[in-house]
Parts: sequence; structure tokens; C-alpha cells
Amino acid sequence: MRVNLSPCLIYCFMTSVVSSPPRTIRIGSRKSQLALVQTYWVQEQLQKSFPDITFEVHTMSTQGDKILDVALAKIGDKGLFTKELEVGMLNQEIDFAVHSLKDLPTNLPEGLTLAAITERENPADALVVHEKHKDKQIDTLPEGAVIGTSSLRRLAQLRHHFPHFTFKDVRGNLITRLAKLDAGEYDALILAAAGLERLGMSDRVHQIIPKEISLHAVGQGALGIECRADDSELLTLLKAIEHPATRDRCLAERSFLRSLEGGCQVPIGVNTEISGENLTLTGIVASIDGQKLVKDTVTGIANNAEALGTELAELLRQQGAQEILSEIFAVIQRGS
Ligand SMILES: NCc1[nH]cc(CCC(=O)O)c1CC(=O)O
Repeated sequence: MRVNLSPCLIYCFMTSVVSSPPRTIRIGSRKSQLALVQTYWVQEQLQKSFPDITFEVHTMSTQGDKILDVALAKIGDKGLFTKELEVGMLNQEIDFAVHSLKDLPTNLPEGLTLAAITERENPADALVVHEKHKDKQIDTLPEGAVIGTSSLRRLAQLRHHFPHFTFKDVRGNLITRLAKLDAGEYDALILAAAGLERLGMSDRVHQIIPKEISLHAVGQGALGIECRADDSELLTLLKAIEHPATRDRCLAERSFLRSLEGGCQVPIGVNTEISGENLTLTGIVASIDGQKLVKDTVTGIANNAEALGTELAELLRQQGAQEILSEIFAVIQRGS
């Protein structure tokens, strides 16, 4: 017989054995509205599970919050939104960090680990339109419509289906982007539905982009909790807020991305579905002009999520994914 002990019970047991006073746990977060909503949500969930522990939120600015005038794709993104928080953990200034999982690189620094993945919101992208297009959908927006997105993944896939649109970079946090749209700088934006939902702005989701048009980013809509790999007490606590189905899906997606050696700023999209014990992973690699596209699907046991990711990466490499990615890296490095 297998007995499932809840993380709370295990933690209570551990602290009663060593009888040390409950510690104060410091949570690191970026300062954007979305980051704070996400961090306070995690804090609240943990506080409910562990009423005797104090969870404090410490905010930090990351490089990605500071550089707002350069297209994301040109900066080279490795850890743009996570690095300062990671340094904070390694220096013992904070104990764990809450990230939008899609911003967390697939290879973490030595000494840190992905402790838990929380339940995912809708991972799809959303079309958000200017008022004047409120009767339109993505396929009825006029020729030349200016679409704001700073993601190569969205750009490549949308260009493939809608070559008649004009694509324009948009930076800044969600609130800033929406203000630019409303001021008429864009006809529409493509944003993560999850971010809008978390900020209580689901009314701005005009249309969910169907997966036949565009696959979402790896880890989109889920939160990733990162902590020091040797903090076993905290690792046990954090399991209380893990969502196993989301974890399996996201581990498959991250393993796929890692195998293709892509960061979050490459035109790689995914979709995952769980059915019983099985996980189905679909992935796409596209060229920035939307001309070349390779896409395939694998299915297997959800328990072997990471193996599915590498299997799909291998399949897409056989179909030319590496050539598409190498071309993109060359362009980005030239800075053009
Ligand atoms: N890179 C920015 C970012 N990081 C996480 C989200 C939204 C929430 C999520 O995807 O979990 C966004 C904004 C967006 O892509 O529209």
C-alpha cells in the first residue's frame, strides 16, 4: 500500500522533529502588475497551506523591466526577466522566485531548481482590438492592419496565415501596451490570454487565437517557482502548490524547447493535451518571414513528459527545424 502524505503533513513532521521555530520565507518577484498579482496569489496559497509560516514578498527590477526601447528579439533573451531574482536566491537575499514560466530559461543556473509548476490558465494567445474593430476577427481585419507583437513566435505564425498585415513591435508591460493600442498606435495586439485574465481584464480578450493559426509559447499561462536546489525544506513546502497535469505538460514543452536550444524569443510554438495517462505534444518551428514551417505531434505516457519533448525535437530536426533556427540566430546576431 502506498500512503500519500500531504506536503503540509511532511513539513509539520519535519519541523516537529527538529523543533526549530518556523522560518520566515522571502519570495522574490518582479514589480510589474502581472508579476505582483501572480506572486501574491502564490503567497496566499502557501499561507493557506502553512498558516504558521511567514511569507514575505520582496520586489526587484530585472533587466527586461529596464530596457524598454530595444526589440526583445535583438537583446538575446537568456534570463532577461529572471536573472536578478536568481542572483538574489544564490545570495540568500530571497528564498524563492515566482516567474511566468514562459520567461524562465530551460536551463537554470547551477544551484537553482524548478521546484513547482502551478495550475495553468488558458495558455493560448488572444487578439485584443482597437475599439474601431470591435466587429472584426483575426481573419476579417483589413489589409495593412497594424498588429502589435514583440514575439517572433507570434510574428512568424501570423505572417504565415495573414501576410497582408503589418507587424509592429510593442514593448512595455501589459497596461502600457493596452494604452498604446487604445491611443491608435495599433489596430490590434496579440497578448497572452492568461496575463489579461490574471489582471482581471478578460473583457479585453476579443478572440482566442485558434491553435490551427498559432501555437502558444512553451510554459505560457503557468507559473514556475524556482528555489535553491539544496533547500529541501522549501522544496517540500512548494510541492503543495504544484499542479501535476500542468507540470507534465510544461515539462514536455520545456524539454522540447531545450532540445532545440531555443530561448523564449524564437519562433517555436507548442500545444499539449492530457487524456487519461497520455500526453500529446504538438510543436512548430517557423521562419520569421512565415515562409518555412515544420510541425509535428507525438503522444505517449504523461509520466515520460521530458522524453516526449526530446522525441518531438528530433522529429522536427529531421524535417529541417535546425536550419530554420540557425538562420534566425544568424540574423539576430547580425543585429539586423
Ligand atoms: N514575456 C512577457 C510575458 N510573460 C508572461 C506573460 C503573460 C502570462 C503568461 O504567459 O503566463 C507575458 C505577456 C504576454 O506574452 O502577453
